[in-house]
Amino acid sequence: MKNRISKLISYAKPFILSIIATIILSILVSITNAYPVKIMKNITDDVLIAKDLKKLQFVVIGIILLMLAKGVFNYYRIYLQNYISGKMVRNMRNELYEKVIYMSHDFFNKSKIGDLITRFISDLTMVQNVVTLSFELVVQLLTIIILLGNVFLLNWKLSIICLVLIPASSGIVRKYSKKLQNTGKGMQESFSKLNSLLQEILNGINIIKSFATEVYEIDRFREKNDENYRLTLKNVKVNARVRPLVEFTSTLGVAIIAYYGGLLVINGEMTPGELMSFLTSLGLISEPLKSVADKISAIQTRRHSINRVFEVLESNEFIKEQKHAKKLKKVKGKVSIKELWFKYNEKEDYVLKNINLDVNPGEMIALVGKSGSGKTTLVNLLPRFYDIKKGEILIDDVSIKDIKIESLRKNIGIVPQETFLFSGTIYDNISYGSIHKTTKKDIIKAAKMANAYNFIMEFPNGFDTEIGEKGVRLSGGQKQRIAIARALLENPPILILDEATSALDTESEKIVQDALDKLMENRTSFVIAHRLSTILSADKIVVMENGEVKEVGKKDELLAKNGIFKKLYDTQFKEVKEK
Ligand SMILES: Nc1ncnc2c1ncn2[C@@H]1O[C@H](COP(=O)(O)OP(=O)(O)OP(=O)(O)O)[C@@H](O)[C@H]1O
Repeated sequence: MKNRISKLISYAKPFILSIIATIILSILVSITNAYPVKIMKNITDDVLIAKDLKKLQFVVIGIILLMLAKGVFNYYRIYLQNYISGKMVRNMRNELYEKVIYMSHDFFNKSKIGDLITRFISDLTMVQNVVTLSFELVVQLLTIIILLGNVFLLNWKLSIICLVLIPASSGIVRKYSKKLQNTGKGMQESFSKLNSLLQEILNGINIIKSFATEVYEIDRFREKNDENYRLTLKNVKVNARVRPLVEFTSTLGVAIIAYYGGLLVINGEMTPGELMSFLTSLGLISEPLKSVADKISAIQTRRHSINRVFEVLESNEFIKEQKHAKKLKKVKGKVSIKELWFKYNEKEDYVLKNINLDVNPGEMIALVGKSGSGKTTLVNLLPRFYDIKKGEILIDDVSIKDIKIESLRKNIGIVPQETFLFSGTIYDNISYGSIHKTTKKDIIKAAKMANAYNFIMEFPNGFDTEIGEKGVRLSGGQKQRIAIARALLENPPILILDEATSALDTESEKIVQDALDKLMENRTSFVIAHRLSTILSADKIVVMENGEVKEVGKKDELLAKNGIFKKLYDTQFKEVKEK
């Protein structure tokens, strides 16, 4: 944790001048906070007891001016401390975003989206609070130091008594701050769980409705919401105990001092003004003392958020790029897979076992096999979404590990099973992979080739139609055609089509398949296929089973073998063929 606090402090380095200015202003505010006690002695001894009207006027004007100055100092101090904390957190949020966007698929498989969003929004806001609270703590501590200095100057014997009482109350604070840290952690985690559950439920709302599991989901939500309520209340309870305890100890202290101080005045060892000043100092000290307790407990509650933010900032789950990695130039599209082994987790079995495959430029490869046989895993290794454990993949005889990741991925186009479209216009979405490199003419041409032009032009705003949450909703087939236009525009020499038509009805499938055929022309294509016609026209059919390539060849060769493909063909594709 200490390490993380020092890391948090390192984010403050760029604002060192503002920090110095804030500390100077904090000292000035603390002096103005404590100054009334100095005046108190004069008012009592030199004004009230001496009955001096002139001095009274002078003192009153002085107090007014002091309060004015305090207001000005405080304004700039509060502004500056929020400027620093705001900028620090803005920088951290940007860094977090840059980190997350480059994270590997492994990281996203393990993370929950809701939990990640909580780290971005609520945890970082908590971190900002910690910074602001720390500045506030400085003012309060400085005020305490100045007031303590004053009491020592007035009477050291009385001051020693204070020194016994102050650690007593801070001991209580320390005891509770540990407790607060734990309850704060529990509260933050339960918020995060609630957030994740909400995300999951809202994303899966269609499934919930189709299975009519609303009641089950309501129960699940209530359980988590109750837990959140309990933990929040627990935190409030611990928090609420700190304040009265500190208040009680400080009031008890003042009573003891007042009695002993009264004796000193009666014995002539102190003037009444000095005692008044002493007691006022103590009265004023109790407020910053309570405030320090509050601020420390607030910081403790938020410490867990610092951890959660740094957990992501410190994680290194990237696909590592070699120092000597090069950009690909004019790719022909030859792909060679050599003795490739892969598993997702160290402890589990290999998902792909000793895969060997040679693909010539422009060839179309159809990957077939039962669900879970490893087709998607294999194609995901081409753009290095995951790293190969043993063996290698070469593009135009260069190992993909020696290619710059951006260059590798720009040369591989992907049309997934279901396309994700970003909010924005149709133009924006088609040009997504080639922003700044395309003209409207190119976009229209790509849309025409992707059989998307006609449906786009049916919208009143054509290519400027907004899609996504605030705009029109596209059908599955329309989305796929946008994805195909996107891929056409990117013009990659290698293509991956992961069952790109599987979620579509027959009518839509035909139009999309036609667009896909145009897209595949002159490109090396890996097609995870369930459609008979796709498979029939493939240059090579690769039959996978339990992570192994069992058969490779053209349709007729494989049928003649009378092996796995023949069985698949007879069962899985027979029905389609008959249709
Ligand atoms: N992210 C992951 N983490 C761990 N295991 C995974 C992951 N993704 C897939 N697997 C496992 O790897 C194996 C191969 O899965 P893969 O998705 O590649 O098969 P597939 O042939 O594409 O299946 P389908 O046709 O159903 O999409 C399966 O046993 C699956 O459970």
